[in-house]
Amino acid sequence: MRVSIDKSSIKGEVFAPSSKSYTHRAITLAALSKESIVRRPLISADTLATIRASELFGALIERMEDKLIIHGNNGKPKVPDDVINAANSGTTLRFMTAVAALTEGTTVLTGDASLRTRPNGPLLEALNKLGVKACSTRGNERAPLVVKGGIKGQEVSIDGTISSQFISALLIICPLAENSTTLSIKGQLKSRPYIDITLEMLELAGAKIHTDESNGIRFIIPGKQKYDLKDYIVPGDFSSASYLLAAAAMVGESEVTVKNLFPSRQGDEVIIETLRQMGADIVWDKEAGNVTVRGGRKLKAITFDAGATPDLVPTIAVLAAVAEGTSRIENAEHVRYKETDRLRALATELPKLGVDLKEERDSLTITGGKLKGAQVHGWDDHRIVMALTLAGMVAGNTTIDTTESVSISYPDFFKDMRGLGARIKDISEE
Ligand SMILES: O=C(O)C1=C[C@@H](OP(=O)(O)O)[C@@H](O)[C@H](O)C1
Ligand SMILES: C=C(OP(=O)(O)O)C(=O)O
Repeated sequence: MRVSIDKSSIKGEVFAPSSKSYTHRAITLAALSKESIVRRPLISADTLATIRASELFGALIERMEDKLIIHGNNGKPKVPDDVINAANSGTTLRFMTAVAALTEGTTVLTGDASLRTRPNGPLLEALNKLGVKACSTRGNERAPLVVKGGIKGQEVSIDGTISSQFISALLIICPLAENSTTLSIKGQLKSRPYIDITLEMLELAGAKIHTDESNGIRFIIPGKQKYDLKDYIVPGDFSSASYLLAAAAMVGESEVTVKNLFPSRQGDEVIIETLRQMGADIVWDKEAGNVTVRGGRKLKAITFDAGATPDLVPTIAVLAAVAEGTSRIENAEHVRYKETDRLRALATELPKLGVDLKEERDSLTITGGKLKGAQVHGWDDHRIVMALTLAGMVAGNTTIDTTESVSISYPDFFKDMRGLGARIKDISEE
């Protein structure tokens, strides 16, 4: 799909879509419990991949209006009778590779062309130390992966510099192993808030995990536990909301309230403080869960450390592109291991819109200025497409391709933006 975008201001109220990260965890843990309800799940291409995988591991999932009723496998996933296809979802691939370690047989996992380029080495290595046989069919740590179950708890360490999903994946399965596990993190841990989300969800499901941060980070995980997620309501997604909030801040005459944004452990909440630091007029009513942004103020450059919040990088990059002065997005090397190498994607597309940008291994330096309309490529990456849409709303006269990729995390993105008055047209047929 291709869209054209004209200069647009946006006005009105919109309900933030449900959190992708919480939805993945809720489904995965419910599938490992007996009977649970997951209310307000995000239904998107990525979470559908987690639903399908959980079904292959023996859960029965009833999809009703705004809730899932999940009859789980009670911690004993069955050997899947088909290949697990995680499609475009890194979270699904990493979580399900770990779940496969709990089965008494062999599982094959794969994904689309993008997912098959993404690294899994630290997870495979840790699983092998835990008594599982896990490898890439190509011997290069990329999917397709083959996992032969048989996890035994023990001491294991894992690299934290590439993806927190490896650690979340092990935290999800180790409580169900026969013996206790001690999991230590090596290197500077990235994307920490996602581990906190995992720990929060595990605690809700009744798991006991002790975190020891006295000398590095260590998780002490007793084995032989059981999960019971019971009845869980998924909160709103701050990463998805970041596009709405940033759009309102970037274009004058805008006034938008995004609802369903209550405080949670999502690191991407920091988008609110970042917009404030950049000079935006933004108010968060935490009790009501409403964030209101009024456009029209000149934004100022910032330095943004992306270590904990990689998914905000495309949003911050387009904000920097219109801000006064030179911004730096630092500590961002892990952003290269997503659906695309997002630093490369931004460094390729933003200059087409007239942006002055310098790319280094782990940073982007962006000097804000006037944007000009252009034909840009969305890289089949939902976050690149959504971020470029905001730039298009400022520049006008812009087209973006591969826009169907918004279905990964925010299927109603264009509908919501149009509902707020954005001038976006589907030109796939033209
Ligand atoms: O666990 C999660 O839900 C996620 C963790 C992050 O990945 P990394 O830990 O690989 O940075 C994030 O980028 C991704 O969108 C969702
Ligand atoms: C990187 C992302 O997700 P995943 O790792 O699950 O593919 C994302 O949503 O930006």
